[in-house]
Amino acid sequence: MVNQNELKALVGKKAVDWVFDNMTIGLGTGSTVKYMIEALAKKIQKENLSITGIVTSAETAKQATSLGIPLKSVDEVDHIDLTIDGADEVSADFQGIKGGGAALLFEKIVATNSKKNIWIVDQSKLVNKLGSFPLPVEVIPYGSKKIFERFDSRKFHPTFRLAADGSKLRTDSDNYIIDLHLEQITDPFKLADYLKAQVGVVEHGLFLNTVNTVIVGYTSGPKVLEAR
Ligand SMILES: O=C(CO)[C@H](O)[C@H](O)COP(=O)(O)O
Repeated sequence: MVNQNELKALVGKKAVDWVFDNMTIGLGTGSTVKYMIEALAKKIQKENLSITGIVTSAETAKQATSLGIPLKSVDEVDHIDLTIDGADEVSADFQGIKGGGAALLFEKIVATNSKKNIWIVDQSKLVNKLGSFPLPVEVIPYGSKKIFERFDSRKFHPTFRLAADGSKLRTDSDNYIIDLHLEQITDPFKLADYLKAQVGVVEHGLFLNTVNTVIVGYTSGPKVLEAR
């Protein structure tokens, strides 16, 4: 029986098939992306590729640097050819929830500046409707209690995400994350519009119309899904 980490490793390795010489590659965040970055570093070395990585978190920067992948900031490049990232949920129509690793803000900036986006997920991430996974909303600390109360009154079942020491978790941009426990999101586009309109909300984890290629790890092997 193949375990979840093996499925993540499978899709991580498969994703580097889309990487070619002289590309600028957005590097996502998370446990699945970690396998992709390992495979990418090996491919760069083996094939002597010239690749520039654009990271989406301090965590990814640390790993990529340790493996010798050259990095630039999103503002230092004129385009990103491809971004490879994980996801927390992917619906049948290729919409997703991201931000389980609290990196949603940089992930969305990098994704929206990329010519192509690929998500790598194990089969457990595929859902009929988004919402079982708590939807992360990144908010600035000032006024965050007010936003929390507003979400609560709308029955979004909000919780502040906590760090290991019990304090409110801080993102790489020093913001808080409020997770919304929605169970099912009937209209992700309407919800995204509402969240973006709230003063103090920096970004949310609904990644809509972002990808058209998803590599899914099944026990039988990786499967590449392309949006029609
Ligand atoms: O959005 C993310 C981080 O903010 C991750 O891509 C998402 O949480 C998936 O992570 P993992 O591969 O560890 O399951």
